[in-house]
Amino acid sequence: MKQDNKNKQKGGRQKKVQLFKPRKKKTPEEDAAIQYLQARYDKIVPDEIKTFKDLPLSQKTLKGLKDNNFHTPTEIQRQAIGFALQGKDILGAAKTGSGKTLAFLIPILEHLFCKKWTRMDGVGALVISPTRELAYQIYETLRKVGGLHDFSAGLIIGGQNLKFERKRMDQINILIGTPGRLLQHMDENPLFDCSQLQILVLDEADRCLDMGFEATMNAIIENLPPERQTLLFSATQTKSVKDLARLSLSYPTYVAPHEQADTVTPDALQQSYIVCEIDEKLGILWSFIKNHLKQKVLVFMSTCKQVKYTYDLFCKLRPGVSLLALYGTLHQEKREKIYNEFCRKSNVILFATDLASRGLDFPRVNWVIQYDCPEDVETYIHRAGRTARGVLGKGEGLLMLLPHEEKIVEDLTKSKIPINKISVDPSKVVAPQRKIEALLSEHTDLKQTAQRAFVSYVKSIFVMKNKEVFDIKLLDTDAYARSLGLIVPPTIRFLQKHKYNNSKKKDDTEEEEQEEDTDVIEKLKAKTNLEGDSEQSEGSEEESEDESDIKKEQIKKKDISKKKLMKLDFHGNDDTDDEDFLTVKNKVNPHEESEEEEQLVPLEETNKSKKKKPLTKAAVAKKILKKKLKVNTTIKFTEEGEAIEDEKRNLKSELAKQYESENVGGIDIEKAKEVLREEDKYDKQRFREKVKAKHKEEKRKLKNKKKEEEGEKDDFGSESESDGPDLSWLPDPDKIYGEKNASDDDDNDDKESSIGGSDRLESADEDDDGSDQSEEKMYHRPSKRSLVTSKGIPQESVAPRKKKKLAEISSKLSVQEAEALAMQLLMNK
Ligand SMILES: Nc1ncnc2c1ncn2[C@@H]1O[C@H](COP(=O)(O)OP(=O)(O)OP(=O)(O)O)[C@@H](O)[C@H]1O
Repeated sequence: MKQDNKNKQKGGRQKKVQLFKPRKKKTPEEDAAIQYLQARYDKIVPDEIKTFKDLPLSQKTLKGLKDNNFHTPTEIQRQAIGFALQGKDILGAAKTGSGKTLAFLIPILEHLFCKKWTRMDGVGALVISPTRELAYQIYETLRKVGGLHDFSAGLIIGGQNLKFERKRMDQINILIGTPGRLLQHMDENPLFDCSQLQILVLDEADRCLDMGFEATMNAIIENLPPERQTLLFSATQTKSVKDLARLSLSYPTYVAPHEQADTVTPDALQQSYIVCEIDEKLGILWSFIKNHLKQKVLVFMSTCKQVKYTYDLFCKLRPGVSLLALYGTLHQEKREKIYNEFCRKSNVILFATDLASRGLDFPRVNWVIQYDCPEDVETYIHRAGRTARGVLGKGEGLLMLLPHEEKIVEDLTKSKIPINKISVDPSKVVAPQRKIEALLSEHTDLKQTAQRAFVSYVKSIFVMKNKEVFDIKLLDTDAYARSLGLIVPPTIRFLQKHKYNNSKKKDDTEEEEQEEDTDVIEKLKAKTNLEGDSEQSEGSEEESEDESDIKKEQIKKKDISKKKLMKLDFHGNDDTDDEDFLTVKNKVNPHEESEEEEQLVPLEETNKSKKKKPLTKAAVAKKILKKKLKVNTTIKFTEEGEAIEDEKRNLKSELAKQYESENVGGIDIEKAKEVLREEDKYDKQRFREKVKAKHKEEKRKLKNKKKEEEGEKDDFGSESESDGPDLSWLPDPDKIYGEKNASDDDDNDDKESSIGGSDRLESADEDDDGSDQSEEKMYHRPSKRSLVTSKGIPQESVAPRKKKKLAEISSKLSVQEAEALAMQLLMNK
């Protein structure tokens, strides 16, 4: 429509544009129906509603519901839909799997229907979800239930074709998306117009409004018209006045049908927990899977890297059931494929991060295993809620806790979560420890994945806010590493630094130490966000949220840090972030080499330094040049700490030396090429010398061997059996080049020729003229033809057929070729 407007504006006939505005196509019957429905809105009594038909809903919506087997509204639907139809803002809280999606989709459809919304009216409703998968799921439900309406719906999530989305933006009536992508369209897409927006919905509202999305959400809200209806839904609803004020909600209707219930989790969800040592966890999980091969299981872990490792490892261990892994660093297409596969299959294990913990409605999940302790009660509720969903859903939840993490159970029970302690039957636990270690030694990439998983888990514990439950000091990292199959635990640099700082400040008061803790957490968090940014290669937003998941919600502390982090979260590609990144690095103690630690500088400090002087990449480069630091150089040291000179780096040519001394910075490509060509000559020569020396050494070894066989004493006697492979079966070089009487070794040589099976070896027997050859002579050998003809070998001793062949071969072979052939035979053997 906008495009049309533009064209017509060009012609200077703006008034006509107004005339051409498409007419509402509703018939008089429809008008009457709308009026009838609207008249009933104020008379809705939730308790009297038994089926959807009891609600004043359009025929299209009712048919859509019926076609999808939705007949009876759930409690939240019964209570919320009425208020929503009346146009009230809603703060909806209901248990997981209780049907909140329809509680906001039905009012959207009805509202637009009654407003006679058409495609040309633009975006009438906007639904925001914190993850792509959830947005996709809402979109699918809308398509099913609202399929009979004439509205168009659009899904805007990261990882999809931005151009494609961009072009269709002006035709969308109901828009469902993730915060980052929505903002991207708002900022960049001229076709995106929300000025007519009627309804804004935040699904998983508390997550959308938490600090991880704060900046993005504020920016989105700023772009929306203030006169609109706002609906917020979540199983763990926000009651923060600040959050509500941000959305301009002063008196929303609070709808919480389960508030008085005995439990906050679904009744059909059976929940239990076990306490085990950290090195037992993997074995228990493995055994659990082996004992539940005919079930659908969802396993939650703290970090992407843990998920990746466990998945890779278990795939190699072959448990006998389908395995899947879902985490944010995966490519969007893969994410979609895995999501759909898990929905479809019934005997399958899915390892996932908290990316899958909210809102996702996987059908018929039997078990939810929380392999790592959830960071808080809310996370527990959402994770556990992936099972026992809907009206008839049933399921079980198992929480795995380390002894010191058991404290979280108190919080859970206080929050009305019925959970029982159970124990594991040790006879049923089979830990494939040896196999894991063997696999890791066989597959270097798997070992590296294990190392990453180890570090990421330790980090995730370290950044947790609730120090009573997540105490890094109580974590047996060595045992954890061993359980992952790592015999040597990887270095945890950030912890080492933390310990070092603590020991330096041992006189400080406990309070100060606590502050130190907080600082490091902030630094780590900053790093986490920076990592998250780098993961946004698909040009999207919330995946950094999905992925730095555990960390972002926890630390809601200093305002400065907060604002900073927001920026890093969502505008990874803008200049400001780049600057932040570099500034952080710049503040590092010059003695610290680790990039990881470089980013762990307090953000407050970063701010100060940033104010002083913005640091650009060019400035860093200048600084390096000024210090005359040689970049990209490696210095190796002996055990005594002396530098080992790398002869490859020694410049030989005069030109190179001159270039080096003149070089003041920058690269003169042409000159550098010339220098390289010069240096190349020396390199080639060095290579030739090396090859020569190698051959010499091999020949010496052969000779020594021969001497040993003959019982002669070798004065130098340095060759032991372990020095090389058994070469005894090879032809004696002395014989080949003439040393002794051929007859001495006749038997032996016959045997050699039969193993080697070559005429050349036979001819070597015949070469033997009994003359004593010095080692030096060995390196300058006459051709085989001349050996046969001129060294006094009686011609009669050579059979005529062989003689001919011998003449042929010896004329063709050089000494090196003969050796090469011998080596090849050795290798074949
Ligand atoms: N009225 C209904 N009748 C039957 N099934 C329903 C009804 N409403 C929703 N469901 C089903 O219940 C399941 C859970 O619904 P939904 O995903 O909307 O829950 P939710 O409350 O949003 O959960 P979460 O808090 O985890 O996001 C879905 O499979 C949905 O199809």
